[in-house]
Amino acid sequence: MTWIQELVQKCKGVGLKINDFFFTGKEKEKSIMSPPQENQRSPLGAYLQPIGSSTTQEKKLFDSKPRTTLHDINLNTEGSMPKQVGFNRVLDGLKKRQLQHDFQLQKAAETYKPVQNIGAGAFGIVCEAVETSSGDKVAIKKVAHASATPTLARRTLREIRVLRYINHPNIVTLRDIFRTKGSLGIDVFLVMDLMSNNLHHVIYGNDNPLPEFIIVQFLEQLLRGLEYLHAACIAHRDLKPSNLLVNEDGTLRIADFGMAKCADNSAKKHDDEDHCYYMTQHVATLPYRAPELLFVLPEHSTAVDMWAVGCIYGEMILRREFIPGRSVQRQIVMMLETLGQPPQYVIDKIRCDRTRKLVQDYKKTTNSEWDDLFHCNARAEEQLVRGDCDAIDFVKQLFQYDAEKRINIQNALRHPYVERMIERQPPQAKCPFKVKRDMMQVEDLSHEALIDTLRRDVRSAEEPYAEIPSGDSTGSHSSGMSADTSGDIEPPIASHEQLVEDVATQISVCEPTSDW
Ligand SMILES: Nc1ncnc2c1ncn2[C@@H]1O[C@H](COP(=O)(O)OP(=O)(O)OP(=O)(O)O)[C@@H](O)[C@H]1O
Repeated sequence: MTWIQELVQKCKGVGLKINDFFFTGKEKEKSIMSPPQENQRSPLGAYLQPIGSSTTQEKKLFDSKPRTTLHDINLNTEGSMPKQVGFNRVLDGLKKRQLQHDFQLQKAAETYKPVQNIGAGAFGIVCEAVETSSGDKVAIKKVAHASATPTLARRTLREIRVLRYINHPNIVTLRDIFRTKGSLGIDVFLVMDLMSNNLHHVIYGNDNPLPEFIIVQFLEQLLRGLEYLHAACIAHRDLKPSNLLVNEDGTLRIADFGMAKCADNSAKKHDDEDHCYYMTQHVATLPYRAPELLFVLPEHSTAVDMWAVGCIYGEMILRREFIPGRSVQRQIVMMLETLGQPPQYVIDKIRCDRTRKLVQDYKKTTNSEWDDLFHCNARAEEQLVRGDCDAIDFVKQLFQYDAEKRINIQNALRHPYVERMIERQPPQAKCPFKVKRDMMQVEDLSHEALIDTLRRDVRSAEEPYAEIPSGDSTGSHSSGMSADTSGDIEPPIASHEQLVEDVATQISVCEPTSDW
């Protein structure tokens, strides 16, 4: 009998369904009405269950701890996606009108029919759509005003250039790209395979914490996706649960590559202090931000992703953010409270006097052990890290203050904890070199060059869709890439100064720098 059959039998015996791990009926209803808000931080502990809240039924189920694949499971991940629930006709009508307004696809409308809005981030809005020729459900991410500022243009190009040649089971699949003429320059649309939810909603969609075998499966897929990217020196730099998309069968795919960067150490270093300050302050959402970014240290690389892996792993276990700061200063303080002071040589490298003083003067009041840091009341006796030397060593190595000492992806996959929990896999195919080359080109382009490149890389949807030639100037395979042979010269784009103000509000949503 396979583990899944065993588990299903156990579930039947205690009157639970496998989907109960993810959404109880009441919670599901609740989450449809008001999906968990990524940006709304509850007070610490608000996510925790009272001690002993696990029922005997659940305990029995957790006892089984199967450790094979997730792929036979039908995860109920639909519950918390924002949906048109039909309780209010007027609201439905408004939603439809908003969808039509947001997704004016011009000639591409013959190919894709938008169905409903399903997500929004600081830079993009995402809708579910149907590809008319195949009937496939797809997700379309619209990056509005993609050419308006260098930041937006670079973000969009990074995302396109990482994803266009990549084909990996744990990285979101880009099917097509096109652009339209928007009110502020170019709007870019990325067509991806539709996923049913993201990890944030899966973690918070149920009152119960995720069982260990599910956590391990998600961790494995995250590490595999990163192994592929890091081997090409590509750092994601914005890993967080809402950027990890999840399907009912338990597949996890890394998404949102707007901050991704080729972190090749041989690549040109930006020594300019202002540049460093700017870059480090705009990378990674606060609770997942590595110390080298918080301390504005001169270099950062793929190690920032490994720190985020630790934070995500902790969040899956604890059902709350591991270090939930809401401002840069608070994040530093909470990090010190959680993990203690960094070694003196790390403190000495901090160039900002105010930050160095804050870190230097910090006096730890409590002495938390790793066991305590990963203690989740709602798990009762089922603590995942407590007493497990391998697990403790694994998290310890992910949370190394010194980025150079932090465990890298190869060693993480070879770590005794991971080896024990995850089946060894044959080496995976390499990320094509051209991805790395394309990424590096984007970093040094001026605003004008970024706009030109966007026009060259992404075809216009103002021409009949089928007649646009495939292949970009560098011989791309993707149908969305095109040399701009259509000759359509767009009207001059508004000046940078004019546009910065318009997009500033949008950008500031995820760049909380003013407080520090
Ligand atoms: N392929 C997809 N299938 C299903 N949902 C998706 C897909 N891509 C994105 N989403 C949803 O849309 C949300 C926003 O997408 P995304 O994170 O790419 O936008 P963003 O503006 O770049 O976000 P951020 O604020 O993190 O920078 C995601 O959290 C996810 O819930």
